[in-house]
Amino acid sequence: MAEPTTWETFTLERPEPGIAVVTLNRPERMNSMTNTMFVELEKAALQLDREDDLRVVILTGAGKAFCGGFDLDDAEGLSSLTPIGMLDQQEMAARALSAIRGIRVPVIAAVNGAAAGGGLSLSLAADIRIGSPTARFNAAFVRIGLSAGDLGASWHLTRLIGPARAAEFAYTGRFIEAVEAESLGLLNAVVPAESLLDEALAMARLICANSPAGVQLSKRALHANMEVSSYAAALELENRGQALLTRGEDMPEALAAFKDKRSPNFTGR
Ligand SMILES: CCCCCCCCCCCCC/C=C/C(=O)SCCNC(=O)CCNC(=O)[C@H](O)C(C)(C)COP(=O)(O)OP(=O)(O)OC[C@H]1O[C@@H](n2cnc3c(N)ncnc32)[C@H](O)[C@@H]1OP(=O)(O)O
Repeated sequence: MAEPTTWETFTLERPEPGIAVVTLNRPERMNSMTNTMFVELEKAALQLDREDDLRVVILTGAGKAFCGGFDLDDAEGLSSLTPIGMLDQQEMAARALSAIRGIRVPVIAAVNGAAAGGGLSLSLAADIRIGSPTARFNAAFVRIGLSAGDLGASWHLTRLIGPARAAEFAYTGRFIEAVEAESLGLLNAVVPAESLLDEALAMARLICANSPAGVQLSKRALHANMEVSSYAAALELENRGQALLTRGEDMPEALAAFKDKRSPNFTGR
């Protein structure tokens, strides 16, 4: 099992086999995003995606915020960039979030506080969000002259909470507090702050008990089906995934375990 590692902008811990916990670690700046954080997050996500024994990633923040979005203290420094330089900056940030979203195993965001602007986008890059009562979301972009079409926020929000609610959220820049976020589906659950990580770990353990390939191909199907244009295309993709899984070792093992009335021993092969 890989050892915990400390990066400049977050910590990466391994509380138990199959589970990695990434904790953004700039609490004094509300875990706001810097270029270093983008570069490190992308690198860590790509490394995690290659770990065969990884089953779940939990993403959370140190201190009172999940992530305050782009570090506005860094923003000034961007004004000297050319338009292409600015595009490079934006695309670098987008690559980091795309790498997190693209990790083959489920990513659970344990939203411990404010997820503002790019912090909202980061929480949306996770497959599942569990929040503390202080979890709060806002598309801060319009408040500082940017668009909510940022780091995937417009893509996720319209699919997650519906176009009209996404519009209200994006155009007003208002906060959505935890209870409302849960009612909208922005949060899967709201749990006491002191048990947020434990709840995320408990969900991670449930996922770890299942067929790794089954879970990973489920994620692939769910993600792809947010993109495919037809039911037939979705079925085609699902059929391929199932056909692959029936050729593996986990399904026969699951069937044998069911007959033997025992827990299956999944290997992911
Ligand atoms: C005009 C800028 C344009 C530049 C952007 C272009 C960049 C393109 C390349 C990269 C792509 C990134 C895309 C992402 C974009 C965004 O994220 S835009 C949105 C940026 N974020 C915000 O606007 C949110 C600002 N913060 C807040 O709304 C609140 O702080 C909070 C997060 C909701 C927390 O509130 P609260 O608990 O009340 O704490 P505060 O007292 O407000 O803050 C505590 C201290 O933390 C500092 N801080 C908070 N957020 C940031 C931040 N984003 N950057 C830097 N510092 C932040 C805050 O200043 C306080 O500091 P002190 O006063 O020193 O204690």
